[in-house]
Amino acid sequence: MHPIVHHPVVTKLSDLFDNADFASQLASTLASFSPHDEGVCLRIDAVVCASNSLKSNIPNITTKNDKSLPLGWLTVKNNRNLTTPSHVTSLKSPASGYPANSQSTSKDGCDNVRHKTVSGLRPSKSAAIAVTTEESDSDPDTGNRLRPSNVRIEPSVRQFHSDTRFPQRKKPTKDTATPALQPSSIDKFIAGIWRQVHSPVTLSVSFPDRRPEFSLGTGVSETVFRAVNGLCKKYCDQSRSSRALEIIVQAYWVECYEARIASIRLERPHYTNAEARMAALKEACSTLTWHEKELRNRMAVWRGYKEIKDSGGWASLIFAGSGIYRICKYRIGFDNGLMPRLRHIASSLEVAADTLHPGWRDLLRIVSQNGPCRYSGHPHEWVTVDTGPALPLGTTYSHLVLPNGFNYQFVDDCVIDQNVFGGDDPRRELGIDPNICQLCKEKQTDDLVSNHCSCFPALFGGVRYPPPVQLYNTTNGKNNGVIARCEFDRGTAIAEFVGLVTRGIDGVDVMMGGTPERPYQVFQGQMGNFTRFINHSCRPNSQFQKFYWRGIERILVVSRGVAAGSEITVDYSDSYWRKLRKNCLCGETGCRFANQLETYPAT
Ligand SMILES: C[S@@+](CC[C@H](N)C(=O)[O-])C[C@H]1O[C@@H](n2cnc3c(N)ncnc32)[C@H](O)[C@@H]1O
Repeated sequence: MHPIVHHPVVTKLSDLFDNADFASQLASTLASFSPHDEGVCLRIDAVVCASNSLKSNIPNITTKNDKSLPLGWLTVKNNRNLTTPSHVTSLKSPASGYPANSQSTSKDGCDNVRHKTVSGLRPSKSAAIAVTTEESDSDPDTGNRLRPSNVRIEPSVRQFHSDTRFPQRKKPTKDTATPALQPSSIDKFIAGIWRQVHSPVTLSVSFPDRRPEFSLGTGVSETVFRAVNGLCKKYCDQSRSSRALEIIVQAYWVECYEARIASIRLERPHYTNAEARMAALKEACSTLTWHEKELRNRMAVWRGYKEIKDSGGWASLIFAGSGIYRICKYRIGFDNGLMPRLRHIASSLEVAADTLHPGWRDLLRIVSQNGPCRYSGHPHEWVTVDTGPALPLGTTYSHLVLPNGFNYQFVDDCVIDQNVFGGDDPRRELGIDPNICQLCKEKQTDDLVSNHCSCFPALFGGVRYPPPVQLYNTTNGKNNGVIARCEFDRGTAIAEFVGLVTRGIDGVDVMMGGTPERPYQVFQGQMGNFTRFINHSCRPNSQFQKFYWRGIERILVVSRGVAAGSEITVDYSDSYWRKLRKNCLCGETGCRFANQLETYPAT
């Protein structure tokens, strides 16, 4: 087949005019020529005609000026290389432009055409298939020009090209046939990585002086693994602290930004508010080295941080965790009660933060907002109140006439009354194997690694956290109660009933334990834990339950399904209420002791 048939220009032309038959028609026309015939050339002309003649598809087009405009030509040299004229202006001169044998085409008007100054096809405004450029293109293999310099055919297939024109944004069309595919989360994630890599962020690290010797190849000893775990914890803590600092600064930035706008308006009174905002934004961008759009995007999230801080206090911001970014980015719940709820828990949150994380306010030094710790001591030495700051526990019993005031010592484990039991623990059950759980029959040990009993891991044989509960003022005549700050799933332990393990106490609240042969009491009059403040309900969400841990009887408060934010309640039992001269205030429809005083009037 003649090489012209495969010339890129031929391919482009057939693509350009969507004429797949062009190459085959050309091939059959060229069949009579020898492939190595140097005299063969393909001349490409253009004819101007009326558009209606095209629409009507009339084969013999009548034009106003039926002259063809020569565009260029292709020929074969040395049986190998395809060539085009070096420049379209060569078409002006028959001697320098067309090959000798093309002169023979003069009878169809070519002679005249050659004398015209034509620089190529004019770009069609409607189809925009060809555009004028400053540069000329060449065959990448041969270096020969493929077409006149100031005409560039829009690439149809794999072509590298650059454009010096400012890219116009595509106007959205309503009748787009196929909807555009949105980038996937993975695409966005990867694009995010690329953006980060190309951002002006400054990363720096400082390593600890002594690092564990990593030896994956030779095996990891317990010591090395412990060291790696320590390293992991250390840097988790550090990155959480850094993240908290970042959020603090960003929330504070919003306050400074607003204050700066006010200052700019004072400095430049002729500025409108919008101009002052713009000026402050530019000042920020110049230091942050961010584009204005980037800062605006971030600012939207930072405003969310500030709003959360304004409602829930700095503690709500610092202990919010990484989910806060998403909450603020999409303003989840901002118009749906988030802020009132944060306002509601603000002081309770501060109690927990101050008592469980006494150093948390140090982080606020970064923006000079650190104040003194408001709530010190044990977390349950404070009674939280819906309407204001928490109260010291003792003050909530001022209505009782107590000679020495209200004194309660918080302890984590039962204290054995040695005056009664000497060195014995009356809770020890002698007839059972202390190493086997009576419930699950698995091995029980205080060593987390070798313990297999997972009946109540929050209390025994697992990692222990401070229970997410607080004392609160019930405001309905029960005085204090215990509120769950997080959900407790049904069957999970909330706490052990802890107090003085003794015997022979009468007339006050005690928990009975042991057996009829070996009884004991747990008395919470002077010491114990928060279970001392759990109120009764005739429809309780928790219950007392006995459990043996390592052969010792424990009395647990186990959840029947406690929702976050609800009061933890147990059933004190009929025998308890028979001795209490008070009406039950649980408010349940089936309350058994609501009219107790009328039934058993005080004697
Ligand atoms: C172990 S204390 C519970 C904590 C107590 N509310 C407080 O402020 O110290 C038990 C006492 O709380 C009160 N109480 C508990 N549940 C109650 C209820 N459902 N109705 C009325 N009083 C209740 C009773 O006075 C009861 O004797």
